[in-house]
Amino acid sequence: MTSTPPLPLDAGALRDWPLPALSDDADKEARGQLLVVAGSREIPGAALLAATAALRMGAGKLVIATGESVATGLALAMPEARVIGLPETPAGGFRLDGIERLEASLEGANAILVGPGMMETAATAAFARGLLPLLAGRRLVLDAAAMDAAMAGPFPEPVLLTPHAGEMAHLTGAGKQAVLADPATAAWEAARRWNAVVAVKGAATVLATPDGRCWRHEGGNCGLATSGSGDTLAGAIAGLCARGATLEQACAWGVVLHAQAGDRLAARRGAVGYLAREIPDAMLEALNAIAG
Ligand SMILES: NC(=O)C1=CN([C@@H]2O[C@H](COP(=O)(O)OP(=O)(O)OC[C@H]3O[C@@H](n4cnc5c(N)ncnc54)[C@H](OP(=O)(O)O)[C@@H]3O)[C@@H](O)[C@H]2O)[C@@H](O)CC1
Ligand SMILES: Nc1ncnc2c1ncn2[C@@H]1O[C@H](COP(=O)(O)OP(=O)(O)O)[C@@H](O)[C@H]1O
Repeated sequence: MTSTPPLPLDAGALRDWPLPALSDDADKEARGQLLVVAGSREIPGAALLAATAALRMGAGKLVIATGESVATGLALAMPEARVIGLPETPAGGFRLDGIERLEASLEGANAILVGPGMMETAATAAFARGLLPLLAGRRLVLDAAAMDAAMAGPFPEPVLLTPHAGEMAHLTGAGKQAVLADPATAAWEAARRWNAVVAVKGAATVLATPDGRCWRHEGGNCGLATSGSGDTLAGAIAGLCARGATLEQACAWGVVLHAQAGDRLAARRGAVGYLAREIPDAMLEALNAIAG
């Protein structure tokens, strides 16, 4: 069991937890700089989805690092980003020596997202682990294959992990049914064990912090259960981190806005069939409705 029952997470809770204010004279650096390490030769679009969501949440400056084989295509599809090509392993992961190419971008970054659409789990986890000594207080969001970095032991400083029940089962060795039966305990135990903020995603999403705080959100609809939906959530959370939100605050806002975006899209297009690429625009509408 969790230490305390999860607190309810909804739009009302967010109004009591306002995002850091942006000054009217902020330039793009002050608006927040984000490095997104994502995409791969079979799934380049994951980087596009995550990066779009980050910009819709107000991040000011964006660098995407992706596989060399798809970097040019991605740069053309995302003119708002600087795109860096990373050397790839034969199986489509990113080689560890590619981290050197990120040094200049890391310097300016407030937040880093690693994982959406990355191939070859072992190489991806090693890449994420290789970034840890360079964090120096920058907020790190790990999603998809990059979450396997947790298997090497606790993080030296808290990072954010966003597993769905299947990924949580894979990471802990528990069964997926056990995670689904009690996601709060799964999130809370993982948060403590890995020194991470952990959001176990699903029809209900539970968020836990290493110091034992826990929230549960119910909302959205099954139209959100669609390829690439999680990439938009991870990108939005990272964008909010770049703007200055803490890991747990960005995650709480991201989860609620993502669900509300699903409800806005379902009202316009029907319960299922809307696309992940439509979620970021609807998240911005939801953000403006809550935050003004
Ligand atoms: N068409 C695509 O593929 C697209 C993919 N995209 C992006 O690619 C990334 C990977 O997505 P995906 O869909 O390939 O991996 P997904 O199913 O999340 O599994 C991840 C891992 O979880 C585990 N696991 C999963 N189910 C389980 C279960 N029932 N019970 C237990 N374990 C289970 C399983 O680990 P294993 O058990 O195999 O070790 C698996 O390896 C992600 O960023 C996604 O958004 C999009 O950008 C668009 C198109
Ligand atoms: N039935 C549902 N009701 C509400 N939200 C859902 C439902 N199913 C999935 N979601 C949300 O959709 C997102 C799916 O993310 P994920 O499983 O990582 O997708 P993908 O890997 O395809 O991008 C999560 O944020 C999850 O909470």
